[in-house]
Amino acid sequence: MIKILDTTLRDGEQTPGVSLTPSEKLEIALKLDELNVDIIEAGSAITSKGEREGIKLISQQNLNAEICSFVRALPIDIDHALECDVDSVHLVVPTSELHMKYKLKKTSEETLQSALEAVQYGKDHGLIVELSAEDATRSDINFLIELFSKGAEIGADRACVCDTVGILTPEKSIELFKTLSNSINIPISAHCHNDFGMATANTLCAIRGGAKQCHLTINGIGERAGNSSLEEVVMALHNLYNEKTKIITEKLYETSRVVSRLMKLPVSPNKSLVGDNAFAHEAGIHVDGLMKHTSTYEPLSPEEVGNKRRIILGKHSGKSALKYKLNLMEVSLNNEEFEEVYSKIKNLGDLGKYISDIDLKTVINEVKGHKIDEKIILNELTVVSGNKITPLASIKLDFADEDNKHKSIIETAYGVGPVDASINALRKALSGFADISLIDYQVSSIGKGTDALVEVVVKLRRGNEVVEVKKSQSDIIRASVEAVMEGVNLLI
Ligand SMILES: CC(=O)SCCNC(=O)CCNC(=O)[C@H](O)C(C)(C)COP(=O)(O)OP(=O)(O)OC[C@H]1O[C@@H](n2cnc3c(N)ncnc32)[C@H](O)[C@@H]1OP(=O)(O)O
Ligand SMILES: CC(=O)C(=O)O
Repeated sequence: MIKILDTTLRDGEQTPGVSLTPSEKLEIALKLDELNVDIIEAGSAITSKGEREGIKLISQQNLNAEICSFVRALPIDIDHALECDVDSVHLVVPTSELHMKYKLKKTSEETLQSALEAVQYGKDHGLIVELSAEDATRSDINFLIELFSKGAEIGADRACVCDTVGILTPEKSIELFKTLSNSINIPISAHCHNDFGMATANTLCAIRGGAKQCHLTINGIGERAGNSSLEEVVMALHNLYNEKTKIITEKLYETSRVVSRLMKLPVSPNKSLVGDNAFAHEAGIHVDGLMKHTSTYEPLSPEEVGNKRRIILGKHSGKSALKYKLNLMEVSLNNEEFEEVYSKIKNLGDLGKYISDIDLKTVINEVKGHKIDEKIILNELTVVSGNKITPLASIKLDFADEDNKHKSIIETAYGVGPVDASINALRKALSGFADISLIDYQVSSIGKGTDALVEVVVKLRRGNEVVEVKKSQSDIIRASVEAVMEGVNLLI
């Protein structure tokens, strides 16, 4: 069983520009515990008062996971970690000539001495100590063996090899971890960075070489190009290397999204396993294969990581994809209608358009000669904005109630700008209708000049259904509100 130390809350939070409040740290820690990671590196207690509050809050929860703080080889750092009631410390010691000479301004003997004193201090205070060599992959191997062996003699519980600037290669990783595993008698952990995009491969090779634990982050976030991604390493271990971890893989997608939301770091659509395109298919040949046997174009099922399969219509779609979508929508078309819808989809695709469910519904309605039913109508929209007023919008919507009687609803709202105020007023007015959330809003200008058209793209979700609507207008406020209204009318 390979042990997982999750460092999303320490190395992950070192992503430039990211800072979590104590309650946000706790929210992520709770998710990591549900995911069943073995160890949560909750932060670096020395960093700040807020950081200590966060780590302490996590320690107080009595989680299943061991709670750990990063510390330098300094008693003051260990004292701060103790203040937070952690179970363990990730005690980091720079071991390369470069780091010792220029950063610490110490000889290797002095560095070794202070490292061992810090290990002793941690053990004397009842902590589990993971003795970690920073910049280990540019360090003298004999020095690493001496540090880890002497550390183990005085009670260090685990050793960790950090590829601090991501210069390891898979071949070297196997060799390095083999040599170290044969020379020291405590479990070794791998902490890899992604500067050359090889963090996952290097971590897997470290495990092949004998590492028993690895440091990972959700979505691969972390310093610079990030750390080894938890979802990648864990799923490769389970599915490609026949190794086990305790991770409940079905919770990976939701954990990824909680981290993304709280750290304000979007997950790239093509991120392996947890990206929204990781199980999305547009090409006709692929979709046809999938419909016959999902393994033809999926190396594992999306449910294994809590993700889902998405069939996207576009220029590359074949008829199997269209049939699949029509089945989902419970729409039946005769042959002639089907061919016409298919041809219109291809034409839209050629225009560079992403074909959302709403576009497909519109095309179907066109072909069938149906008029789209607007259930809620935007009757009035008034917006006030300027340099001496908080932007304010009022909105009036008309609709028919259950007994088909005409009703209106009027709402007002403030916002940071006129668009925000309008959308806030619309949200308030719609809140009684259905649980619809605006999950994405993007705006771009088509052309130059103040009179240029703007294109607004909104994505709305109701339950499992997501619609994307584009609206082009020279008035950004109307484009925004009308796009949301169109999406809402399709979803209800
Ligand atoms: C590779 C990694 O991810 S390492 C982890 C990085 N994490 C962090 O840096 C956590 C956030 N850091 C901080 O809040 C601050 O840097 C603090 C509170 C830790 C220290 O702040 P300051 O005392 O102002 O020091 P500053 O950040 O300027 O410099 C770091 C000091 O730590 C020393 N140091 C660095 N690593 C170690 C170590 N492992 N053991 C002992 N000392 C160390 C440096 O030599 C330097 O000491 P100096 O000031 O005597 O030259
Ligand atoms: C300790 C650590 O985070 C590193 O060396 O990358």
